[in-house]
Amino acid sequence: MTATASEHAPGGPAAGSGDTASWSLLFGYVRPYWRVLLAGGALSLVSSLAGLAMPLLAKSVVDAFGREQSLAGPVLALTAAVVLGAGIGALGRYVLERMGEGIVFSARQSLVGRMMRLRVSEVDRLKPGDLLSRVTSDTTLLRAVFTDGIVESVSSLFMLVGAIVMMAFMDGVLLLVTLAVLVVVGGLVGLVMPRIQRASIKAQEAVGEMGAVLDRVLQAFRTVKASGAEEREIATVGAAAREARDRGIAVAWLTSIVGISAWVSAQLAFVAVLGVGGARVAAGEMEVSALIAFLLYLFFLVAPVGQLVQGFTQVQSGLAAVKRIREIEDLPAEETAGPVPAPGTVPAGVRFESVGFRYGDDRPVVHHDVSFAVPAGGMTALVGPSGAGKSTVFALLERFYEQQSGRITVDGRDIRHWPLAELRAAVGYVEQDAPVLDGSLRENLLFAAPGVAEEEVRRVLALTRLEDLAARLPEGLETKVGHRGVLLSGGERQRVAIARALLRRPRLLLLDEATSQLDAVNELRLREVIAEVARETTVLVIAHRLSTVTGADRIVVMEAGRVRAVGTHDELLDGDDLYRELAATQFLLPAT
Ligand SMILES: Nc1ncnc2c1ncn2[C@@H]1O[C@H](COP(=O)(O)OP(=O)(O)OP(=O)(O)O)[C@@H](O)[C@H]1O
Repeated sequence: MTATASEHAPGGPAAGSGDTASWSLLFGYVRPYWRVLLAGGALSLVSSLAGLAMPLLAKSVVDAFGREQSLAGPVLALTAAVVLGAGIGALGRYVLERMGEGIVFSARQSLVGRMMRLRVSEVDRLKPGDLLSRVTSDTTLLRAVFTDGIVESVSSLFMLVGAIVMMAFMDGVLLLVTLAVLVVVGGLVGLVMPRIQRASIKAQEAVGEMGAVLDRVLQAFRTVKASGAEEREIATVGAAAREARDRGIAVAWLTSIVGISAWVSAQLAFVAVLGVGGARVAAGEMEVSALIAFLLYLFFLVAPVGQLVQGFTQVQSGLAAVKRIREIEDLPAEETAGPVPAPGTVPAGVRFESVGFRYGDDRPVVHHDVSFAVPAGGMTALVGPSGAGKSTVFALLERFYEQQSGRITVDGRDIRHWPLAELRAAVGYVEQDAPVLDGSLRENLLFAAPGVAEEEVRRVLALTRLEDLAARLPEGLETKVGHRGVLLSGGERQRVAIARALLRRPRLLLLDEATSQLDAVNELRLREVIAEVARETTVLVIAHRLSTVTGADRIVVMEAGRVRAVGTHDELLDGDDLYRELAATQFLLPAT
């Protein structure tokens, strides 16, 4: 399955749009729990029924009192209704809350699964902090949609209708007074609800933005400190937090308007019913017990109306969250990986045939008609000035992006026709910054090939000159190399990354050499490692130091997105001005 088209870019859907799609996503999350939902809903309804019975039971107590009958029966029935109603209500609440957690879990799982399969080009456009907030914060809003939102609303509606029916049964005139008030509340709620959804989206966006700002600071923590920029960054994060607060206040303002209006209306209704009812009792048109029961129903009405308003508000915030979640779910993703056959051990050859590429329609062209061939086995180097498009060659080979024109083949087969997982299993990739993941050295080494035998690990450790490191670390391979590998030097980090890639037994190793200067010992080691690896697989290395590649089988010189020359070190020194200049500036030649 390949990409689905993006409906809209994250960050900018029209509020209120695509409600149907949001609902269908929401129901997708709740589908596995429909039995629980029904059970929780039924328990809530039973509890509401017990609540509805209470004013009638209270009336029977008053009537029994007035008629000097025994109070035991009615009081017992009232007590039973209270206790059972409360117990069943609490159970229903627990069942629904449990389900809410389940829904949040499903949403998070689905979102993380989607995120991992997003295309690199999509992730480039997103802010990691915002992405994080969608998984952690937006999903929590889904919890309340079904519990406080839908189920409470349905049982409140049930209570409301039940109370109205009972009120009609008691006194039609008083009911009309009550309904007039309810219509006013309903109109107001209908007016404010869409605003609440829009305000909720903005509030969640503000939280996302704050995450993004925080992430930026933490990513460059040392630079922030070294630049003495703490105060400025505190202010930037503070401004984002303030924005989140203001947006949150806007939501609170709207919800409290709705809430207070509902409350005031109920009080008004109460006073009106008391006045009109009192007059009717005085005129002998109504019994006192009926007025008491009516007032109790009115009193009961306040809670469901409040819950209904609260429920609608929860649904609006939930829908706002679903919209932000959907933006990620709708982004183009890579095909899902099936079982990957072992890549084999035969070195692979690569060809670029008239490749044209740019990172986006509005971006400059990075590759103009790039063509070169890398035969299977041995070492090929890519050299050229910064920005020439060397790392982009690797990004295209890994299919992080797709070229707009031309063809790239591995083993003579267009990489677009390779199953993605198979291609990536055949190609080992060592990034320029060679990240070390939080965990032990062993976890880092086995990251790409968890099941590898111990002897293979030892072989690769020897090949990558890491035996000394493993022996030196206090707990050997089990030593935590820490967040971002702070315990390892630049050279060690790079060799760990090479070992990680090699343990997957790639048929082609892409090595983006780090730009940071390695010391002479580490540089020599790296050169030895590359030469040795090139004996068992094809190595394509981006070299920022020509000293690394003087012994390469062939060197491809790139400049401004074009291949300008191909040859060995000696051939290029003779035949290519740019290469000669690069060699001269790197002290491999006396400057001419
Ligand atoms: N993810 C990206 N999105 C947009 N533009 C990019 C991206 N990566 C690289 N570029 C642009 O593409 C051009 C080529 O970059 P590339 O990294 O391929 O060059 P390079 O030759 O490897 O440079 P260096 O030696 O400095 O690593 C540069 O102008 C760069 O700004």
